[in-house]
Amino acid sequence: MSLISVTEALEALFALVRPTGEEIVPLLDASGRVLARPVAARRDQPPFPAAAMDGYALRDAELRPGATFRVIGESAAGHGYAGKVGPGEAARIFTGAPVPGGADHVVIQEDVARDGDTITILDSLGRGPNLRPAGADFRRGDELDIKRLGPSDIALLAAMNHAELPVARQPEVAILATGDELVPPGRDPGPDQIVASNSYGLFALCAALGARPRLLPIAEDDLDSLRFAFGMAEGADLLVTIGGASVGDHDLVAPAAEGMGLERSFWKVAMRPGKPLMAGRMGTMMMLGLPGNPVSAMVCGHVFLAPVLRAMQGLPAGPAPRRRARLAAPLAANGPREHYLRARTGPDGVTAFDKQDSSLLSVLSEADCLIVQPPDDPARPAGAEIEVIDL
Ligand SMILES: Nc1nc2c(c(=O)[nH]1)N[C@H]1C(S)=C(S)[C@@H](COP(=O)(O)OP(=O)(O)OC[C@H]3O[C@@H](n4cnc5c(N)ncnc54)[C@H](O)[C@@H]3O)O[C@H]1N2
Ligand code: MOO
Repeated sequence: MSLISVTEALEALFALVRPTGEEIVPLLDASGRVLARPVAARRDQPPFPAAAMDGYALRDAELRPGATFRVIGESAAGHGYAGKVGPGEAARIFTGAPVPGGADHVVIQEDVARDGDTITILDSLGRGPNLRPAGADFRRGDELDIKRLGPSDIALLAAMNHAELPVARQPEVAILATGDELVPPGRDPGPDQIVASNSYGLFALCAALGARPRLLPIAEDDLDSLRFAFGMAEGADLLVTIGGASVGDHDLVAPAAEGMGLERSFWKVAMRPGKPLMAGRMGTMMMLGLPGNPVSAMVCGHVFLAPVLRAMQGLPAGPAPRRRARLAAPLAANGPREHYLRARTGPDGVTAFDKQDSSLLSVLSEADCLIVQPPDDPARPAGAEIEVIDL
């Protein structure tokens, strides 16, 4: 079977994605979620011209050092002054308060001498006008577009007067580690056993991407155990299997899944690590079969799973964001598979780690980015521009 490119694999994956649809959640539960559709402001902000400083509201045309004004009232935040400011008049005003009609300038109180109801403008007079026009932040009807909501967006949507928001339902991801050799962390592994790791890393990745991951019990390398585990995944939007994806006698994920109705879209991608990636649909679920090597699974998580989860939540279908960077050390020529090298950023650019074996999680943990080296790329000297995916 010929290997498809990473780009082809991503396109095939996006074709398998079904968006999760929307649900309404309270504003305080919306951080980290993806807005399901554009949301419009329900009001202008500020709804009135507002003082930006504590001081006196008056007419800009009358303002000069030495000028005097009679203080006729007070405008505080939440309690505006109903009257108008006429010639020679000023209103005491505080930050956030409505600027009374007639006034178009707020003099800060440090630039004023007050004596009873009279103020005199001092020579220190600054520029002003120290007020915020109505609608300076946003107008009723202005829209916040579909995006993953962060704390700043929550503040904005609160100001727009939304107590609830339409967000994409969180994709439910069933994560299945497979292999007789695996035990969960915290147990005593037998002499031939190791501790399952990438399933936990992928759980964390899914959670960070706004999904709802669920870890299934580790499946053994036999068809019955795998079928039982697939049954437990029922109801999930996405089943992610780990391991058993290669060509060995005990790599049974594909036969087990096909026995349960997997319509396979592809198997094997021209990338390193991550070659034995497979994907398809099993009934209502999408299925992504990741290679077992810990780093291969995590790299596939960043390169494939993350874009899939974004697309499921209604974000644009596209590859993991890349940025251009400079090599701080030379990079050896690549073979025929796109290479994702663990690398670290320093003052002179990025350096790939010497050790790139796909079992080395310690190197992945030390890395802050993956250098993406195209297939058959020649050797590159230090200083050359390359592309990286930030981790
Ligand atoms: N003859 C060939 N052998 C292999 C090929 C090949 O093309 N021809 N491909 C290699 C590549 S590339 C990879 S990647 C691996 C992937 O194999 P599997 O997906 O079948 O993974 P396993 O054999 O089940 O496991 C590989 C390795 O990873 C460990 N593992 C598995 N799951 C976990 C887990 N959840 N946590 C931690 N470690 C895990 C497992 O113990 C093995 O050491 O195949 C190559 N072989
Ligand atoms: O593709 Mo494997 O993932 O090279 O280690």
